[in-house]
Amino acid sequence: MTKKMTAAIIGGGVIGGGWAARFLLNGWDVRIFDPDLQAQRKIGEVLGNARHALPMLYDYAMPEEGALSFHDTVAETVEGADWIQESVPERLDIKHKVYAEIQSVCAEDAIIGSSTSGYKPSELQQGAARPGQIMVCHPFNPVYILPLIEMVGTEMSDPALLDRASELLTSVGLYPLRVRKEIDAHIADRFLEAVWREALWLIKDGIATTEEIDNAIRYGFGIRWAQMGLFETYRVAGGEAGMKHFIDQFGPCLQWPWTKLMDVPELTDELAQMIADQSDDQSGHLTIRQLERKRDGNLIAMMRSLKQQGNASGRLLNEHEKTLRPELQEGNPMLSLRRTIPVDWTDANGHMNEGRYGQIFSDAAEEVMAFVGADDDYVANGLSYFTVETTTKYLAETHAGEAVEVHTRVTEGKGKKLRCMHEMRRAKDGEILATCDQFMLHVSLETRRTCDPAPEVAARVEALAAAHQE
Ligand SMILES: NC(=O)C1=CN([C@@H]2O[C@H](COP(=O)(O)OP(=O)(O)OC[C@H]3O[C@@H](n4cnc5c(N)ncnc54)[C@H](O)[C@@H]3O)[C@@H](O)[C@H]2O)C=CC1
Ligand SMILES: C[N+](C)(C)CC(=O)CC(=O)[O-]
Repeated sequence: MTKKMTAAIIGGGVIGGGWAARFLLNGWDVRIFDPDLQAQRKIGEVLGNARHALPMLYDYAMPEEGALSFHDTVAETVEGADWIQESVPERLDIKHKVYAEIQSVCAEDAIIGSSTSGYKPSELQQGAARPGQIMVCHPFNPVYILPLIEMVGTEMSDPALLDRASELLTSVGLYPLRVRKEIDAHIADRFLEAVWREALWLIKDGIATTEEIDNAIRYGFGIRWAQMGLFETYRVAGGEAGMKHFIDQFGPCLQWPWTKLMDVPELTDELAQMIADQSDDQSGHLTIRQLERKRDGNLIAMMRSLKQQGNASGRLLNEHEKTLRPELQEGNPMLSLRRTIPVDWTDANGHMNEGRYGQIFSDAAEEVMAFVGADDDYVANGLSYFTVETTTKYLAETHAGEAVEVHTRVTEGKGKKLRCMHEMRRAKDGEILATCDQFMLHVSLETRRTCDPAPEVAARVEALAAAHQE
């Protein structure tokens, strides 16, 4: 049995709440300390969003949620915890004070990660009892969906602890990017700051509004960056001549310069008010929670497309998903699938589109095939089952974010024939949402014609059909 992991979250604001959700929904127990009297309510709302969003990323159910608890002291929160994530305000004095409290109690081999956006790990480690235990683990909002964690240590850091931290982050679906050398604001926030600085100038100089700037990003290079980043995108932009040609052609522009470089526009009250007013015009009709839901749905849908392509963050999702795939257990019926309906499966009627029922029952059938030995290797060796007939009954609606289960009985299993009766149920109340009578025939992928299954597969299919008649 694998050890139950515990995370201690110190500071449960926007980022601490996101970390809590990430760990909790991956089955860890989570303890939280935050002196804010509103912390429980705020974290409850972040968790509500995360519970709706994160499971939609995957095609299998996530682990059972861990236990969540709130504590009155740092000491009680961190005692015995495997991972301690500090997400208090971006002030070095507060962070140092918190580390002193944490290290007076926590295990010496516990990981202390800091969410700091800008401080170098050597600054965080100053004056600490065990400096090597503290490392930067800088996340991106929303932490429960975006996988990047910039990990930064110093020469004081224990390499084994850094490696363990990487492994644990990976196990909860995150992408630890090990930053080679400490630097203010790590890697990504340096870009974000540069872009933000330019955007402030464009507003101050009356060139563009907040909405026009957002449009310039989201209709163009923002989409590109999500799948290829900067350098791969520019390699392609160099045409057949590639990166070298691109640099020769556009490198000189850097000298002109198009940008204001390190100049920062003075954030006068007038400029700040202008930006706030433009932002209100743009999005003031939605609450922050509504905007978060919209953002989460968009992120999930984009990342699921990358998952289907197996690229960028989608590749990471596919890797993590392998750890979520359960072994199908015997039973009558068998629990052949557990998953959450993703946001990109709904239609104009506001419910799951009928085409997606076919996908779910097909996925359930693949689990049954794997169970009888017609697994990926079997198919790779040229034998498989094809569906030749289905009868689906749509009995109740299901919506994005709803957890469903498929229960399957093998109603016929002899020779080339394999027939399954699937029932799709809502996980929370067991209501039957749809049924599917699916008839499959065994085929050779070489001749594309029916043929007898391998004897061991035929025997398992027959045994399963017999067991499911009882
Ligand atoms: N908001 C963002 O977009 C990102 C922020 N970060 C970093 O995460 C950290 C936290 O930032 P946010 O969550 O945005 O701030 P926040 O203001 O939303 O949350 C900070 C929380 O810390 C609590 N707090 C204050 N003193 C504390 C103490 N002594 N012990 C425990 N809790 C205490 C506050 O009550 C508050 O709930 C910062 O270091 C920030 O740079 C990192 C990535 C993104
Ligand atoms: C604005 N910020 C510097 C706090 C942003 C980050 O640190 C990362 C993010 O989520 O954009």
